[in-house]
Amino acid sequence: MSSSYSLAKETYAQLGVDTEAALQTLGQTAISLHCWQGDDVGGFENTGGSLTGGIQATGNYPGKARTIEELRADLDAALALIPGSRRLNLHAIYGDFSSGKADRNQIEVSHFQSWIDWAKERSLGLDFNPSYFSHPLSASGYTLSSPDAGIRAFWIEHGRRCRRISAEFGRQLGKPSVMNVWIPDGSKDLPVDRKSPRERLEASLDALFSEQLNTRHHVDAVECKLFGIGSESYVVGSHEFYMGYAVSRKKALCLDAGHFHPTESLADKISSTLQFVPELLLHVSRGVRWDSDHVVLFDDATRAIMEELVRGGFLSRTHIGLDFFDASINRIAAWVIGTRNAQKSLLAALLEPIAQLRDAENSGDYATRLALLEEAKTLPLGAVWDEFCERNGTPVGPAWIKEVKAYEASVLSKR
Ligand SMILES: C[C@H](O)[C@H](O)[C@@H](O)C(=O)CO
Ligand SMILES: [Mn+2]
Repeated sequence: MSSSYSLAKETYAQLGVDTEAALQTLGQTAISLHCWQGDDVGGFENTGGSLTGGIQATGNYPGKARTIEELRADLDAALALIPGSRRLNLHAIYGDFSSGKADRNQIEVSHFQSWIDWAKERSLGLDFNPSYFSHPLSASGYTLSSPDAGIRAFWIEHGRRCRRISAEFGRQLGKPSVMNVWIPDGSKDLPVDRKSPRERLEASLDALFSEQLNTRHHVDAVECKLFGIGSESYVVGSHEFYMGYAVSRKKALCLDAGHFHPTESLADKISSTLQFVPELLLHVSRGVRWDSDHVVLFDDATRAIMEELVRGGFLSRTHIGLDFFDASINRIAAWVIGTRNAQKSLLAALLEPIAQLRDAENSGDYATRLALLEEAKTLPLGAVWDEFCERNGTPVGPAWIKEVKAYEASVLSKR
């Protein structure tokens, strides 16, 4: 135990905060790393095809993973620098198609068995996503809500197959897999019929989710969005649509921090939505102007999300995933920065002098509440975070940067 941690422990104890309990909770709270940060949402099904669906990874920093082996090596490099409990979140386009191509309505567990084995060797849980973009049958801008019954049937079958694959992740790895459905459906300009696509989406989702799966292995989640590139005027799967769907079907609701108006607080949505849906999936991200997917910071928005999870006792009903893709910087560094910032934000929340804050609030002493909240910002969080990194055998402070640089020099620069 470092002397700075001992001092920090003492400082927090004087405020009634148990740093050891905070470290334990932090260590048990998994963060799901999104595989798509490693290759700009390319995948291995259609190498060379362009990314569609109104999402974009801007930048062309050298060294992007081009194969499944390269992506796994890069993930290993990132995981070595991230302390605590981690999971891996896969998209369907990241299957192992080395034994032959399979279209989205043909994929099977066999295309993901090598990922399951890979995850098992590392004691990682896996999460999953059907991929409703970068495909000729999503080119019209409509998938599950398409007016074309054949297109809808294709994407329903994709979703059904993905659920079985996800359940198999959960079964083989002994930890439930969260499968998130996000579709890009929407319109660049003003539609005159906003109703029919939503009615078709509801029916498609019901068909997609119709098979009963073991909830110990698989969790369904649905993700809304405000707008995307090319769906500026209308998004079929809006917040109200999926809120209604998740409440009525008892599904997990996915809230992406970059999918709302910039002045809306995702943190404020947590206690309201969890009053009515069983579970949440968070896509921790950072919106900047039109982009919903910048690398996560240790900023007020991320800290507020984690504070809500801790203050409300919501950690056990929330799955925390990341969703950003930055191709303008070293992609492994992006994973490490974003994940460590999500964890650091969670630690800050776990170290709040919550008992004193609640007392102040309950007695109407809002000056003390505000004063304590501000004083808490300069408590020695860094020493506790460093202790966490040390105990988990990961670099302390900025020491991880030179590890990324060394990997860049020896591996990425040769691609
Ligand atoms: C690739 C992801 O599924 C995608 O980012 C989705 O979650 C999203 O947030 C789209 O904007
Ligand atoms: Mn998302």
